[in-house]
Amino acid sequence: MTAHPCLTASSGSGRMASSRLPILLALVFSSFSFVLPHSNRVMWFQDLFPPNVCPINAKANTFYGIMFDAGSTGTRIHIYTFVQKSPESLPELEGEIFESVKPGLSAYADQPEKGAETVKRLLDMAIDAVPPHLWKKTPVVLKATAGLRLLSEEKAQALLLEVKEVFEESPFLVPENSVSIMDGSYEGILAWITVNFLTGQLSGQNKHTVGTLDLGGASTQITFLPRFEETLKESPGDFLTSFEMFNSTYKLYTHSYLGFGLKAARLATLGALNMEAVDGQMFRSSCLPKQLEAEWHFGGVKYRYGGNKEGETGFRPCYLEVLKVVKGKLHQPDEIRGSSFYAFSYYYDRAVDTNLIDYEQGGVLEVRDFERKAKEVCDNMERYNSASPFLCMDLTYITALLKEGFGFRDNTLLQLTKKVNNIETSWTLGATFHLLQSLGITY
Ligand SMILES: O=c1ccn([C@@H]2O[C@H](COP(=O)(O)OP(=O)(O)O)[C@@H](O)[C@H]2O)c(=O)[nH]1
Ligand SMILES: [Ca+2]
Repeated sequence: MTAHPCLTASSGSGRMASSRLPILLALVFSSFSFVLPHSNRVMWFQDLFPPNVCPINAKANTFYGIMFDAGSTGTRIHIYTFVQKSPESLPELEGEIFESVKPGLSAYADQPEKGAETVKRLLDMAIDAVPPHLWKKTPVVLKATAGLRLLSEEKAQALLLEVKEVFEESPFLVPENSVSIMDGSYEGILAWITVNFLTGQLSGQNKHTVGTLDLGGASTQITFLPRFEETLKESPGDFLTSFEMFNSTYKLYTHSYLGFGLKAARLATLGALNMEAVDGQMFRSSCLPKQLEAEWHFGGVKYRYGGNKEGETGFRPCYLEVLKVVKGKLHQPDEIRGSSFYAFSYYYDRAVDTNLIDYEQGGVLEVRDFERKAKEVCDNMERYNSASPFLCMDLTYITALLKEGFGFRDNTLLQLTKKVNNIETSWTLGATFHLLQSLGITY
């Protein structure tokens, strides 16, 4: 983790170095509107802030929101800055400070204090980023996702309690319920709000919203606005959620599949997911290099895994193995087959790892591009042995999840995106809108 660059500034020059949800959720955002960050604003990057984000230059009409994403593979802080230029105008999203640490909180299942310490280290960044006179007005919230959902209630609560203490000891505004495990349905909806807000689909007349696909470590989400009556009729009731935002009502299709994140899928493929005791047992797969034998830690458990020493390896047997994990397990709404979707998180990371897209730019892929890459990697594992030993399994799982899980076509387009206007495409922005609105924080 790097220190906040504002600290190293020589002056104020500004050049700083599963419980199921009820069918209808009333998420009312209508009184809260935000203006998009200007795309022509000076570009700034993770470690370089625009002058008005640093405290020394903070204006009276700047306000902040701090949202923690306690994911299964890491914990991240998002410090959003908003500016209200005049009392009549809507607040504008000005920028975001983002930092992350690994592993995630669930890796500290047996050491909750140590887990909370990782949150404290990130929160110290916010102390530097937010001007002291705004600390008391700046809310801080942490929402945990699938990693904590998979822990026992007791272990998860112990972690959340320690984090709550860290928040209480901080100078920030700690709302009620500031530390919680987020329901998977919110995760999808809030990410959908973020992406559609950042791409300008929630404002103006010509709204053409885009669906979103998030592939985390332990769970995966699909969310879109159905266009056809059929989809509404044929979807299970708890896959549909209504909410009001920016003076419009949206009825979204969303579902979070727990245990279908990339890392949980590795365990499922190996036959090790949800096992009571793994006891040094060796889990083998045709998706791994033949001679491989190694150990892997996930969710506080150690797994031994390896290749099929004697048997088959390669794309074909691997696909059959992975198919068992997804086939018939997911709902397939007909209307998505031909639609394009925004995809991020591990879809993005694995596409970058295999040069399908550029890390900075992202790009547009077809579903079949993942399959082509999976074949290339799985059938030539010896050539890819410097990359993760799971690369073949991961790409094959992504292919199977998209095709056999959700039912996408080979030519369905995926817009791989990490940031829009330099803001992370994460559920955290949608969650911050909701938070600020619920607290009535605008000027
Ligand atoms: O702000 C973020 C948060 C997560 N990720 C990606 O999300 C995946 C990990 O998912 P996570 O740890 O959030 O697991 P979950 O709890 O969602 O299953 C990895 O690809 C990360 O790179 C990201 O790109 N930006
Ligand atoms: Ca996530």
